[in-house]
Amino acid sequence: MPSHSSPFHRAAADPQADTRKAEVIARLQDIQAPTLPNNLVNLGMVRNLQIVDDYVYLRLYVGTHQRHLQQQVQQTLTALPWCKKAYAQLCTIPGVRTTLAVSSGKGGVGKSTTAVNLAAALTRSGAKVGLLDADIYGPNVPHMLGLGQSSVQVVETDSGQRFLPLDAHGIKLMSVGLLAEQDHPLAWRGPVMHKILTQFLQEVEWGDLDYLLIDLPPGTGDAQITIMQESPICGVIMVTTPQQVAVADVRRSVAMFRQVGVPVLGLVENMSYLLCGHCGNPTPIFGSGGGAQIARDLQVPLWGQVPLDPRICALADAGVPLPLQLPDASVSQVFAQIAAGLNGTFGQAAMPEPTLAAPKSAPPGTH
Ligand SMILES: Nc1ncnc2c1ncn2[C@@H]1O[C@H](COP(=O)(O)OP(=O)(O)OP(=O)(O)O)[C@@H](O)[C@H]1O
Repeated sequence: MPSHSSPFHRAAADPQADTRKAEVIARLQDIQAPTLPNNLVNLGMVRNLQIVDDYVYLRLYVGTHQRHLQQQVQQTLTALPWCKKAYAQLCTIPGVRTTLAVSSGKGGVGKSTTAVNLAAALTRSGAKVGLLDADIYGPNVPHMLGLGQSSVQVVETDSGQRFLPLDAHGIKLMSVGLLAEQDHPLAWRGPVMHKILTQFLQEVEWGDLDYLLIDLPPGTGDAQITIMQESPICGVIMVTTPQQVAVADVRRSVAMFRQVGVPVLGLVENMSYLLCGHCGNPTPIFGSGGGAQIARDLQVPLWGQVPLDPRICALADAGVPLPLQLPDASVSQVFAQIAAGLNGTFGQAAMPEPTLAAPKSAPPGTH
């Protein structure tokens, strides 16, 4: 893990600096995030904290409706007896209230499927949703939403040129795949990849969104760290399969997120079981217990168990998310429950009453 990934930059051993840093963190822990049941530090909103002489510098990653926190943070820290001035650099995606990442320890477990189905379930619940497909290794979300052949438009705005997201079934979409030629591998080198991902995070004209879901590449590489560091992600949703061998990969990913200071909000176990067409009993094709074990070990709530359903593949090929086409299917019910839990936690304004009960382990905002 590169040293720059730490949320709280570590200088050489200096007892006074360490004491001051602890004081700053303690003050910030007293500031509660509006709409979320936790403080700014635990929610990963404070990063790159540095204390130079009697000055405090930090980055504040917030939703667009939380901009007032900048002043609150600066005032709180400037009140420390030794602090001459505190500078909180505001990092936000214009128009976006809540940014969440969807991640997995390894490829092929259904991360993009989860991102697309959750985006659809949130849209059905009345939320305005954007989906950023940042999976540079396999950007297949446009195809899953029926936009495989589309091209990205650039518009002139007051703040310069911006990418215009596409619209699919009411979900706003931007994907690294839309920049690539068909059948052409995305073999971007480090600096180019960093620039493209940063552009995608900062230069898309999303408009007003309740949620921006970011479909991360699988694993724990440079791309993931770039996205986590450059965006106001307030939590990660981890996707896994029930296989015990997936546990180690998930553990590594969760450790990375915690190291960059972003909380893992919950776990979705995908391909949990197949409902027998004859007797209706669940059959655990890919083993069982993996999700529950990771949830226990890492103290992350298990939000849902998504069954294997061949209609997921068929509808992904047809470009329609299952919750929009078949809202009563059990897969759709799982995503509707997760969406209801997220709406309850993130307190979206003007949200209609959820039609389904909240999941047993509702997203707590943080662990
Ligand atoms: N619950 C499910 N039932 C049936 N098929 C599924 C289910 N979840 C995912 N799939 C299928 O499994 C394949 C892999 O899913 P997906 O592309 O979402 O995985 P991924 O983790 O995003 O992969 P990668 O990291 O390689 O992009 C797809 O063909 C998808 O349609």
